[in-house]
Amino acid sequence: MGRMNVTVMRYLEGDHFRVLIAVEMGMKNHEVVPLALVSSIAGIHRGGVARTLNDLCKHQLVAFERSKKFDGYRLTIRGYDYLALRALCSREVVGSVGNQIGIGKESDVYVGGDPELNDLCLKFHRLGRTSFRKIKEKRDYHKNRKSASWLYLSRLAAAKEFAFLKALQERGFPVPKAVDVCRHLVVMQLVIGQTLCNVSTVNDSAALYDRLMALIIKLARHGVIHGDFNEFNLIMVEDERIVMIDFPQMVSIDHPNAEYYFNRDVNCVRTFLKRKFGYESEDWPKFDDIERKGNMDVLLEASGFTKKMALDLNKAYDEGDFLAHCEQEKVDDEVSESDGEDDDDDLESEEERVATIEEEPEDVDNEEKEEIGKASKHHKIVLSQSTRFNDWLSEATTQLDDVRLSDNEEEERFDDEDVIEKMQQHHPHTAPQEDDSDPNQIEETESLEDALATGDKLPTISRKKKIGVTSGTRSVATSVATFTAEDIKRKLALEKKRNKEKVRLKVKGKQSAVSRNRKDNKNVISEYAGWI
Ligand SMILES: Nc1ncnc2c1ncn2[C@@H]1O[C@H](COP(=O)(O)OP(=O)(O)OP(=O)(O)O)[C@@H](O)[C@H]1O
Repeated sequence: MGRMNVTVMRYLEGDHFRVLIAVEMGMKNHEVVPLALVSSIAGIHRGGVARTLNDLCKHQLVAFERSKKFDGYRLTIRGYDYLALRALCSREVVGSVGNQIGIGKESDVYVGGDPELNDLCLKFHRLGRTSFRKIKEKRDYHKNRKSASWLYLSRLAAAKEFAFLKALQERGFPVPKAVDVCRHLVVMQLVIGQTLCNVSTVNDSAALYDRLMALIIKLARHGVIHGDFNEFNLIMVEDERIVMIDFPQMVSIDHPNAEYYFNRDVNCVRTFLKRKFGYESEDWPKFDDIERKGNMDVLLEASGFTKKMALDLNKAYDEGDFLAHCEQEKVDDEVSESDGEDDDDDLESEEERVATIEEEPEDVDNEEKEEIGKASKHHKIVLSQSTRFNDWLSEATTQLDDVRLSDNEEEERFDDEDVIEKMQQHHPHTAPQEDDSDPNQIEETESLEDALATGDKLPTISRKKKIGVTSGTRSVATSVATFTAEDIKRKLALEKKRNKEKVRLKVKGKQSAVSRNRKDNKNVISEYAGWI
């Protein structure tokens, strides 16, 4: 067991802690916190935050991570320890940190000292530290600003321990004196003694047995059951007196499994004394004989440690399910979502919404295109039924036959590909004025335009081929050039309008996403008041 390295702390400035707190706050609903969010929570510009985060990364107080959705920073255990220590230092509760004296499944215990150098015990809760990676695999984003599991559970464990320590101490139970709590760190009196598991001999095992059983009964009379009353959580001090140091699973005597927990505690003591000191007694307390005289369980709940908190914590302890509260929250979220509440806070669905909004212009375009396509097809059908086009065609063919006679060689070099290319270019300047007088030609122009708009080139090509082959190239050039300036203007205006709509819709989507994010961040900041 080593020593906690707190030397870096003296070199950290206000901004470092400000940014560290911003990351912590961001982690209430993000597994990794993006730079932009850290910057907005800390109220420091991005450049400054980036520099500070670099320093913090160097000292392993935060870690940079790339996840599926975000690149960002997460608070490390060390960073969280520093935050708690800094807060307690500024409250003048803690003045120094010494050696590690205990390491449990769910905590690290250090010797500490107050500013006057009196000994203290610093217990850092680490509930869920082994499993918080799993949370990341499962979910990058914590829905509806629910906490990161290990931060939340460790804080709960510390809050519970502190509340219980105080309550037990007030009722005269032999527990270390509770000094203060901050985040996941409980500061209490340092007990000088040995855990019962390390005690090899006792002067009076019967007295020890009685003392232990009396403790179990006294707890039950006050309305609580320890739930983990064993040699690892009991310290023997002077005169073979016992001090209870750990009660993570303490439950109310009204708990459905209260009798089971009570009997388990009693049996633990009996087995231990028999095994270690060879002491056995015919007499042991029975659950039904307990007469309730106090209501510590109710008072504890009233002290702020709610049933929900207790439930989350018990699930983590009993079932080893460090994600149980997240699952519950997920169910809650789904229920509230189905009720139509709080939709705006959900970033995942928000992202989907943003994506949908950004896709909208495309959708609109496709619909428009479909409509235009349908209209042009209809137009073509009408045209094909009309005799005007056929009349014009035969007339034009005759005219072209006449014109070909006077055409020069160069004009004849136009082939079908040139025609198609020209048609697709919609060159406005090639529109000759000579066609204005022919209403039939206008009809053809529209049909060509429609065909081009729908991408329906083949009929046009075959038509042109016919014209080109039989009547020469001039007429082809003429018909392509029949796009009037008005038509082109109209088309350009339409395109411009559509582009404008596209841009407007995109901006709208992004803007709404930004404002929602801002709202979210604002809520995180306002919620943070009194969180430490
Ligand atoms: N107030 C205290 N004074 C002195 N030593 C303490 C104190 N609290 C805890 N310790 C030491 O730290 C060790 C671990 O403490 P504790 O049992 O509270 O941690 P834990 O994580 O709950 O352990 P586990 O869950 O494995 O029982 C204890 O065995 C004890 O040696």
